[in-house]
Amino acid sequence: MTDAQVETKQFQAETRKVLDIVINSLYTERDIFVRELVSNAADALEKFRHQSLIDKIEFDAHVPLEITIDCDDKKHILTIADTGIGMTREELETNLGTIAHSGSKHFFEQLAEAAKKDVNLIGQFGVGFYSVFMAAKAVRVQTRSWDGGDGWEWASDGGGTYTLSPCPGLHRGTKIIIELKDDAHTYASKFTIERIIQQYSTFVPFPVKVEGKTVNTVQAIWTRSKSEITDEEYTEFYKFIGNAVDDPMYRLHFSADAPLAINALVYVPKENFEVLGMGRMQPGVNLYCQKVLIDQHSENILPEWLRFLKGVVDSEDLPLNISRQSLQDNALVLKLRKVLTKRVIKFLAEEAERDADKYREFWKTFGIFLKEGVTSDFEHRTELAKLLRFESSASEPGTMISLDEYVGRMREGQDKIYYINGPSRAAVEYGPYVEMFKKRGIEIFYTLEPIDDFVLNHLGEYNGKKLVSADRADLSLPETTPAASEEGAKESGEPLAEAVMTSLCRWMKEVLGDRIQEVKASSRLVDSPAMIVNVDGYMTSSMERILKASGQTEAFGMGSKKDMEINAKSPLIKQLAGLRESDGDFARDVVEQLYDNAMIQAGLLVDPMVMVQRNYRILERVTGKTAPAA
Ligand SMILES: Nc1ncnc2c1ncn2[C@@H]1O[C@H](COP(=O)(O)OP(=O)(O)OP(=O)(O)O)[C@@H](O)[C@H]1O
Repeated sequence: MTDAQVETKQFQAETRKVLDIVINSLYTERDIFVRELVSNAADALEKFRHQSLIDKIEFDAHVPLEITIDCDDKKHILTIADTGIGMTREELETNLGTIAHSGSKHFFEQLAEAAKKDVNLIGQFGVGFYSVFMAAKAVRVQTRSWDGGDGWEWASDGGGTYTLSPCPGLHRGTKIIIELKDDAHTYASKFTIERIIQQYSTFVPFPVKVEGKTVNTVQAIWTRSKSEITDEEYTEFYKFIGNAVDDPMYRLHFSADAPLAINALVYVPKENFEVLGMGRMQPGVNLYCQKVLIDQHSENILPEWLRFLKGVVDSEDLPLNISRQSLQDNALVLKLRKVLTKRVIKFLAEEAERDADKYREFWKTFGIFLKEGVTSDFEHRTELAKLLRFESSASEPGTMISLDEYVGRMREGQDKIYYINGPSRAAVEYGPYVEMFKKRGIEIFYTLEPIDDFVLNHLGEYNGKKLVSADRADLSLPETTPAASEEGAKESGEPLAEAVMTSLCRWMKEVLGDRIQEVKASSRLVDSPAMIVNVDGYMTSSMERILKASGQTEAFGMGSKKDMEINAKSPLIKQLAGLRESDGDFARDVVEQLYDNAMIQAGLLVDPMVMVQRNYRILERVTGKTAPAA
């Protein structure tokens, strides 16, 4: 080959950064680079198998589908070759010169962070191939595509550049020739490689030959009967399919013949990588037909909100030569998706019943996905609602209960399910919204995540009972028993007369202007002097909190409209009625402060500077430094 044929290229900037992380921070668990390369080889073989079902392939049609590994422990060279789909020159350049993800600074920071924490996490970022530089001084990738075009060689030492040059005489597939670093010579030992294959790649569905000997057992575990499979085998398979090192939290292995022939083996992992800050997960379940991979990380086989599951679904009813594009609207695939989703939901409901504590752990980690399901998957919304868990006024702090439990102990005459959103249990319990619930002994859900309000709003009702937020303006609670209300009246003393209240409300509305739609006498405040409530049809306080936090204020064109309720029995309100007459300016300050306090209790923002100034005025007044206005 002449020098003129060798082209030197720069890695994309992001790729260089990834290489830098791989080379400099990932020293532990080096073994995984072998797993990454073997799994790339297996993917390439799967892709070829799939292609050959769709197209009639002439070139190298009879080359067997396999992975061969050679170890040269004299020259310290490890070679991993497959007879898979291969790569064209353009594919080589895109696949091994750039990173598929849109590279942002944040992404690389996350990657570096993940690399420090747990080397297994790098698989989640798709830096698979580059992990070879943990052990390699120099790497050559020789490849020829299934279409029979020219062969090419990619070579790099993991620095800033790589070369591309023609490579004649290759068969279909890819060969990776790795010159090992001085401290990584062990990877040219047949024993090391055999051990790693046994550990990580036993389930690769093609023969893996080390020095001519097949070292893996090629099997499709999901087609075997449950009673024949040990827990260890299940866990090993999970690690293989999920690229994981932990044990799964749950596993579901089931077969069905009607309405479709299905063999499915799916797992719930222990960790939620999205919560760990690693961006959106890709779906983790692969679709097979008669043990042939049809769609890896399938987006079609389960709804998006179930993307945290890992595993395999095999249905022999699907046509083998179905193309990936046509999966999306294939009637059989849609049916399969329906059956699977229902089965997974049923499984989770059974697990919740069987071991409630374990289910709570699951809920803490993956509940967010089920909430996403409630808001996005209309078809399964009602079934999914059974799986929701929240704290409530009747639950122990930190313990969550189901909607069924709530409904099971609803009071006579109660036909609604109540909830209130807040930043913490303490904030909710000391807030004004739950006072009447406590007094009347009506249970109320405490929804402590900002998104919860949105979820319950979407759900709308459960078991025919409306779900109602306690900060709504038009809330009417079931009547209390006469004994309870008498006791309440005794505690709080005489309320302000109705006429005084009406006039006070009107005046307070004048003071507050457009910030409030109406000031009203409250029928449900017990101790607190005032609270902010949401007018039906407008944005709720928790929606407003979410939008403000994300920098959007005028979303959905809904705007926000609030009422303020005041408590006619509260000493502060009673005194305010008098103060209004004797010291109007001071009374105005008190109204403003009442409003700000109520806003804060609703979790909404107020202007801190204005509030602090006013607060000082009030303090000066009560400490007697300012004489009352004449
Ligand atoms: N042996 C191979 N044969 C054909 N193509 C390959 C081979 N190895 C890698 N590739 C191509 O290079 C791409 C990049 O590989 P890399 O391992 O970095 O990421 P990935 O396989 O897409 O993601 P991950 O390893 O995280 O699953 C692959 O998607 C594939 O297209």
